[in-house]
Amino acid sequence: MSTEVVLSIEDIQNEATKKLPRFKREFFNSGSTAQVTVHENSTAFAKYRLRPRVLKDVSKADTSTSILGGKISFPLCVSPAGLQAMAHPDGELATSRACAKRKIHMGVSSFANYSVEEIIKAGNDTGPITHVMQLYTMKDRGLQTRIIKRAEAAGCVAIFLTADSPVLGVRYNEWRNDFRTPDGLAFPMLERTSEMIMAQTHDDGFLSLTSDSHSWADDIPWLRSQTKMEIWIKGVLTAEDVLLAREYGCDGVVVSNHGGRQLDGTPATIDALPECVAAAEGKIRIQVDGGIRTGQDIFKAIALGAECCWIGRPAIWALAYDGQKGVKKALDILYDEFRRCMMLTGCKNVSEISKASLGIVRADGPLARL
Ligand SMILES: Cc1cc2nc3c(=O)[nH]c(=O)nc-3n(C[C@H](O)[C@H](O)[C@H](O)COP(=O)(O)O)c2cc1C
Ligand SMILES: O=C(O)C(=O)c1ccccc1
Repeated sequence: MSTEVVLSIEDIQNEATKKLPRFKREFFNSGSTAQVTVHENSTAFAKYRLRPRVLKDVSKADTSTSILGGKISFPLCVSPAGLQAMAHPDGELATSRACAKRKIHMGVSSFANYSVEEIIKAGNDTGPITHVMQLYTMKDRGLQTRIIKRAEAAGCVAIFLTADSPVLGVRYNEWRNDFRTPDGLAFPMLERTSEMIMAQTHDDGFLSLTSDSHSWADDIPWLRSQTKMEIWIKGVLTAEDVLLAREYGCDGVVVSNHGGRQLDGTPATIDALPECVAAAEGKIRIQVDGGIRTGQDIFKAIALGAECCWIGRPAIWALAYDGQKGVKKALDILYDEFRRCMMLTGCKNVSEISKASLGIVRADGPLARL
């Protein structure tokens, strides 16, 4: 009898590995150049230890929180990631339905294989759900405007402007495998046909659309003039850029290194988070993505001052494993781990998670308080 049981995000990744051909798996999983940052993103959590408080009544522990104007069942959302139909034919539709079932928000990539209208409808047909639209700075402001207007009309509450990608990172896997979008997949937000896309490598296709002449002064006031949605900057890693986001009136930043796919050698996001939270001084909201693989990782990020976390690859692995059911399973695993972590540390609600909940292991010393 088979006793195959999928219990963790690691198990889901292993299942995805069995299903995905190499060129897809490497595209999804890889970071850039030496893979330092993609590796550190998930391993850097390990230096923190949890400081549980015991004998607290956690029978009514409440994992919910409110972000981006809406309540979610726990402080996690699904990051905008392109090409989800390469993991499963239902792609972003399946992700949206699973997010609606688990009652969390979802980011829609500009490189999604379904349109923002279809993705929002799929989610809303399942249950109320909030989406944000990810946007790159682009050469064609007309196209950018059309994406923004469509997202706003469809019901998105925020633009997440990805700021870390004037050019793609150095991705050996894409070059070795001559990575191209598989036949038949569309990018409806970008108004490109499958044939046009197939004719280009990922690198050339990306470059033909996105802009490397972007700047705070040119792009943020322009974006503000185009939409009433919230404006968030995705891909911030320094206090300096948090201060600029404040100066330009942005609503929030996502501390992110693009899952280690852009500039290798940047810090793990959990290590960049504290300086960003300090620079925010509570005046701008801070969220984080990168390397989150367990409920405890979410707990640690919240303890270090993020109001919410996002996951990229775990949702993609889950899609490849079992479509909508797979993504729901991944989200349920993270929800259950996070809830138990809260209860076992004695936290009755998300606002009780604080620096006091963590310690840090330093060489040869006792556990240090933060
Ligand atoms: C396959 C893949 C596609 C992605 N596509 C986008 C994208 O279109 N826009 C974007 O801003 N970020 C994109 N990202 C980055 C994610 O939004 C997120 O920052 C990252 O995946 C988080 O790290 P994690 O995968 O370790 O959770 C992508 C990531 C992956 C793995
Ligand atoms: O590969 C990426 O990291 C990314 O941002 C992207 C962009 C376009 C399509 C698919 C992924």
